[in-house]
Amino acid sequence: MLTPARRLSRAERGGAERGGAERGAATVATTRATDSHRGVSFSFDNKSQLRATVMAYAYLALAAAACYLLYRYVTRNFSYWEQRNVNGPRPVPLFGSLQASALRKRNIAVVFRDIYNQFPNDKVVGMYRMTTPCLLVRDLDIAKAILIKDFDYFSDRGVSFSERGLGNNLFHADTDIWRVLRNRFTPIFTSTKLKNMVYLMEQGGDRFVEYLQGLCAERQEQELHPLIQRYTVATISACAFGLDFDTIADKMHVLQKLDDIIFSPSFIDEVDMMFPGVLKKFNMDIFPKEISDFFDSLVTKVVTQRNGKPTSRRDFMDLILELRQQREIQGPKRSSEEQQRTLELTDDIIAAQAFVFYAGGYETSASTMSFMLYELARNPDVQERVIQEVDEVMMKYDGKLTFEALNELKYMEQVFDETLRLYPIVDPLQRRAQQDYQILGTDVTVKKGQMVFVSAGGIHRDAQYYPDPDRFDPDRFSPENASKRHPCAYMPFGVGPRNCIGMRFAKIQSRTCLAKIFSSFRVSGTREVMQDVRFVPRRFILGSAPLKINIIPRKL
Ligand code: HEM
Repeated sequence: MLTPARRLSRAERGGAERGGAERGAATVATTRATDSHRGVSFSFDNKSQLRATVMAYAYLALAAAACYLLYRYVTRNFSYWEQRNVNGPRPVPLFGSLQASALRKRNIAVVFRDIYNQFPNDKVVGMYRMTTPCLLVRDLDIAKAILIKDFDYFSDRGVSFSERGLGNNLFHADTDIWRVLRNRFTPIFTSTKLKNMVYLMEQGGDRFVEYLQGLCAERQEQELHPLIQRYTVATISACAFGLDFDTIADKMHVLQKLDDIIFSPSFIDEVDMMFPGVLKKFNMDIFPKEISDFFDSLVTKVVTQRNGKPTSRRDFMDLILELRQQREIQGPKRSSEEQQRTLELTDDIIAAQAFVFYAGGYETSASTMSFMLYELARNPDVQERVIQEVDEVMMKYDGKLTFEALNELKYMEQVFDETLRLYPIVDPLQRRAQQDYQILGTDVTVKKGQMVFVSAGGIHRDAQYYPDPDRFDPDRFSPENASKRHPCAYMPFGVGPRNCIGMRFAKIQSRTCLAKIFSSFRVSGTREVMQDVRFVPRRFILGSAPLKINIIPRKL
């Protein structure tokens, strides 16, 4: 197609083709024509330019309107707390109060702790998880009411996702399924059952010390967290699945990969914050299929190896196989009218619990022990008291770490408690309201479906409960000092019916490992250890950025 400019040059050419005498006039005529054409062409160009400009403005206006609508949409709830006279941090469009954690700049526990600190005079703080209003509870009596006394209003954790695959696990499940699971799995974690597993942990501890001896003969400076993970992965694998320690050494790289997937949050969590319940509604998984495949095949293998029946190992798998023989498990019967909920104990349900015991069982303990060794390296006087206690107990029990021996490591228990005060690994605690609920001593109502948070980290470092809160001082947990405290002033394992089911296991596992380590080694700080710890932002739970300590053989 010819453009106007192109047509114009044809007219010019027509003029130019006329001969001799006409040429001068023709030239003038052509020039005029050209000028007049140029005039036409100008006005034609102006029109199309005008159209283009109008279109550009229209697009701009549309984009601005879309941005405005989007802005209105992602900030639509941001006056929610102001209208109810509840103080809180100024929300950021789209991210609400969680910009730093959503952009993976800070760990979520640290973000909640900072918000806790910003409002020292408020009992509750109004926040937004992305675009959705939620409440942070600062007051201990309110926390107690929500987590313990009025638990029935808050029995969901609000993290449920698809009920397929690993979804029906104890940590993520909503109340109806959770009640049945908790009812049947609690007896697996009693002291008597755990006592039977101490021998597995002790074996793991011995292997670990041998491994450390080999390592330290080459180099004393060691990276802390992966080292301890080796022990916790080995013990949980032995206690949960009956895997033996040599098999695990070969599988460390696979388990490391699983670790990255399980504990690195994907942005699907933020989507669920913006549209609460969307994951469950659309049956979406939060873990990739390779994780469920791994646990499915592990459970199938162990069940087959044991012919579907408990053995003499007395590990978690044996206890679950005992339950499996009943085929169905029941929830608690809470009143004569209430129908007792039952759940078929399928291999999927077993795999989901195996997964949560595994995931809960190694990483939380590994992080706790890493922080503990870090603090002991920085506080040599505390370390001396720990070593002295370990030596005394070991001597009393002829070098055998029995359940009774572990129970006598009282000072070590204080060190463990003080470590989790400073570094609560699973933080914040969270619950979802089952019904509208008026917050104790306030005129604030939490609406059905809204989330409520408690920042253990904020409370644990609050000077009104712990004077000089950043100082590491295990004497805060002497029996006299601990008994004076409010039940919600210390919550590293949560509190109430939905607290950590694995608390006793974690305590035994950590004590065994540390008693073994300090029987043979001391720890001392590297330059990094003398600095304050930095937390990994891209992790669900609280973990330190890589840290090295020196592990020095003791001269016995
Ligand atoms: C030092 C180690 C550990 C810490 C700090 C820890 C902390 C926690 C916390 C804070 C909760 C949430 C409690 C609440 O919402 O009130 C929790 C729940 C849970 N933990 Fe642990 N945990 C540890 C070790 C373990 C171990 C060893 C296991 C399993 C063998 C485990 C399995 C679970 C499970 C299944 C839940 C969900 C309980 C429920 O909803 O009924 N944890 N843990």
